[in-house]
Amino acid sequence: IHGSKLPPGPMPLPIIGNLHLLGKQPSHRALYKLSQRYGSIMSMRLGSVNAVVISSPEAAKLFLGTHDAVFASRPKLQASKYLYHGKGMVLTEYGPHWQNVRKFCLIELLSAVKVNRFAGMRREEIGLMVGKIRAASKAHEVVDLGEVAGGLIEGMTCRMLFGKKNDERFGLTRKLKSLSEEIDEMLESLITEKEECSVATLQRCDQTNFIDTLLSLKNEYSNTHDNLSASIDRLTMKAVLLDMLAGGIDTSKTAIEWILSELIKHPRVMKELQQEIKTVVGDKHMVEEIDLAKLSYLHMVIKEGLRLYPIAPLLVPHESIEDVVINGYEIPKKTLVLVNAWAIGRDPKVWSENSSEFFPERFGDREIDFRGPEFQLMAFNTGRRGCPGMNLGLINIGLAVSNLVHCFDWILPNGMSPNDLDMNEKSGLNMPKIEPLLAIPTYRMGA
Ligand code: HEM
Repeated sequence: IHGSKLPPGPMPLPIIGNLHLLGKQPSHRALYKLSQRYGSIMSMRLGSVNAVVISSPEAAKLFLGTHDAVFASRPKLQASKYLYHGKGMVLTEYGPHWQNVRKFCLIELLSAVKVNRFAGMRREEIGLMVGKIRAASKAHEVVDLGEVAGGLIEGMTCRMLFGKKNDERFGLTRKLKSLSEEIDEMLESLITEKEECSVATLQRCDQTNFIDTLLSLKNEYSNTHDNLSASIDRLTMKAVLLDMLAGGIDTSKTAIEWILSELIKHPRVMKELQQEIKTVVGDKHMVEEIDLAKLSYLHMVIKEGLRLYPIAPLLVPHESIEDVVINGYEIPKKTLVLVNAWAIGRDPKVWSENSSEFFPERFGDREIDFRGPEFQLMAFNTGRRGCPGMNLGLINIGLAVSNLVHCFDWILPNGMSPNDLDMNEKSGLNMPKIEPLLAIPTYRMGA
C-alpha cells in the first residue's frame, strides 16, 4: 500500500518517524493538537511502526464499530514478551487463545452474577475504609485520597481473585512496577497454596474466588478435549491473574481520585450529590450496593469524571489483522491504532463550548452512556476489545465515591482554596494525577 492513500499526517523523519512530536506533554494532548491540524483519522509513524490515530466519535465508530473485527488485535509490545508471552487477555493478539480466555473471564469472574456474589465482601471493605477515615477525622489528620482509594480497590480485587488480602506477598502497586520475576513468584506461590488446600478447606470458604474457579475448571475438564481447559495452563492462569490486577486496580483508583478532586473543586456539585444520596439512603450511615441504581446524579458525576479523565486516554493500542479501506484511506494490515478517548471526551463539537468544564448536568437531558452507539464516551470502549471489567469498575467507583461523600465532608489542607487544586495529569498510560489529592475529612453522621 502506497503512502498517497494513507490518511494525512505529519512527515516522518528517518528512524524515529514522528516520535519526536510526542515530546514533553502527555501523548494524548500532543496527539490531540496534531489531530486538529491533520484530521480525526491521522497517519503517524512511531519509530518503524505504521500508526493511525483516531480523534472523533465518527472515526471511532468506523474503526471500533463498523470495522471492529479488523482492529481486534494488539501489537506485540516489549512488555508482553516477558510477562507470560501474551498468554493473558490485555496484550494478547486476536485468535482462539484470547477468545477462550476472554470468554472464561467474562463468565467466571466478571459477569453480573459473579460480581454480585462479592457484594458482602465489598460492603465489609467499604466499612473498613470508612472506619479508618473516621479515625483520621477524629485526629484532624490529612488524608491522601488516592492512597485510600488504592488500598480499598486493591483489597477488594485481591479478595475476589485470591480470597484474601494483606499478605506479605502483596504490595502490588509497587510490585507491578518492579521485576516480573517478583510478580511471578508471588502468583506462583498463591496458586500452589490453593492447589495444596484440601477439598474440605476449599468447601469451607463461603465465596469461591477466581483462583479456585480456575483450578476447579481445570480439573473438571481435564479429561475432555474442551478448548477452555486446554487454554488454561499454568502460564495462562498467572497471565490472567496479572491482567486482572493490572487492569482493575490502578484504573479504578485513579478514577476515584479524579472524581473526588472535581467534587471538592465544585462544592455545588458536591452538595447536590450529598443531597441525592441522603434522599435515597435516608438515615443509613453507609451507601449500599442496592442503592446505586437509584442514584442517578451519582452516575452523571461518574460519567462526567470519566469523560474528562478517561483513565486509559489512548485506550490500549489496537492492531489491524488485514488490509482495509476506510473513508477512501487504505489502512494496511498490522497498523497500530490509537483511539484518543481524551480528545473525544473534550471535543467541543460533541460537548459544546464548555467541554473542558466539570458539569454533570450535561448528561441530564442526553442519553449518552458508556455503551452508546455513537462512541462519544469512550472510557471503556465496549467493542470486541472493550473493557470486560466495566460493570465491576463502575460498581467499585460508585461505592467508593458515594460513601466518601456521604460519610464525610472534605476540605483542603492549609486553607487552600478549591480553585487552587492542581488538576494536571502525568504522562503515562493511565493518566495519574501529578499532585496527590490531600484533604481533611469531617464525619457527617453525628458523633
Ligand atoms: C475505571 C475502571 C476501568 C477503566 C476506565 C478501564 C478501561 C479499559 C480500557 C480503555 C480498556 C481497553 C479497551 C480497548 O483497547 O478497546 C480496558 C481493557 C481491559 N480491562 Fe479495563 N478498565 C477499568 C476497570 C477494569 C477492571 C475492574 C477490570 C478487571 C478486574 C478490567 C480488566 C480489563 C481487561 C482484562 C482488559 C483487556 C480486554 C481485551 O484486551 O480483550 N478493567 N479497560
